[in-house]
Amino acid sequence: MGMFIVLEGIDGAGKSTQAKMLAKWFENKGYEVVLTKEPTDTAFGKLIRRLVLTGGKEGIIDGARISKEAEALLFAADRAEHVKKLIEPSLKAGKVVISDRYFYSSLAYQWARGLDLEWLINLNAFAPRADLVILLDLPVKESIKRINGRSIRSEFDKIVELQKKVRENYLKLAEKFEEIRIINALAPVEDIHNDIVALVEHELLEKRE
Ligand SMILES: Nc1ncnc2c1ncn2[C@@H]1O[C@H](COP(=O)(O)OP(=O)(O)OP(=O)(O)O)[C@@H](O)[C@H]1O
Ligand SMILES: Cc1cn([C@H]2C[C@H](O)[C@@H](COP(=O)(O)O)O2)c(=O)[nH]c1=O
Repeated sequence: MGMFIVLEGIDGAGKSTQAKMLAKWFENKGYEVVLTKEPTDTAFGKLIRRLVLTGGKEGIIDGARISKEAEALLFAADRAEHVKKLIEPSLKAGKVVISDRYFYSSLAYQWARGLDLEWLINLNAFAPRADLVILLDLPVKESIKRINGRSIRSEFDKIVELQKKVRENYLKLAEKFEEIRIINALAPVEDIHNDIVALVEHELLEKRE
């Protein structure tokens, strides 16, 4: 059986930067690595980007944005394909799977949007838990600086409020799910990478020896 590692955190926390660095680190050690993300690049992920993430016309049905429930179900459908077609087969083949976001994102974000946490946990119960979740924790002020320019000015306050809730939710989830480990994402890129490697060595590799 392989190893399943997930990177989580608010927008701009540095997940994709660190996921790539970690994948390289494992490859240099001779492991076969699958670097992946959610929403995926499949038709389901593309549908989510069109209906949920771009805020475009297609996400408006009968004059209103699609419901929070429909959003959560779309993320879960994308995840079901991800788990069945890529994550589980790769783990069975002994590979290291590194995912930039997974069901923990649904718990943090869709909970912040007002859905019930237990409902979200049940909806995602089909998805196996990761061996290790690296939560890159960053103050919202810093993440906004990093993603500056991605949002339009009129939505700025709403985005800041949502990101604050999402950050709090992740920290609460870290108390509920023992696989979640918090890393300070304010540090320089190389320092964060070293912290992640130390965590992986201690939590995963040493326990397998
Ligand atoms: N430790 C760091 N210090 C300063 N800047 C960083 C750090 N890590 C990443 N960045 C920069 O911040 C920006 C966002 O990083 P990245 O894309 O890795 O974040 P992300 O969490 O994957 O974002 P998103 O969830 O929005 O896709 C990039 O421009 C990246 O170069
Ligand atoms: C998997 C997942 C994602 N989201 C949100 C979180 C982000 O705002 C976007 C994805 O953007 P990225 O730049 O590709 O990280 O989608 C969510 O709300 N729920 C989820 O399950």
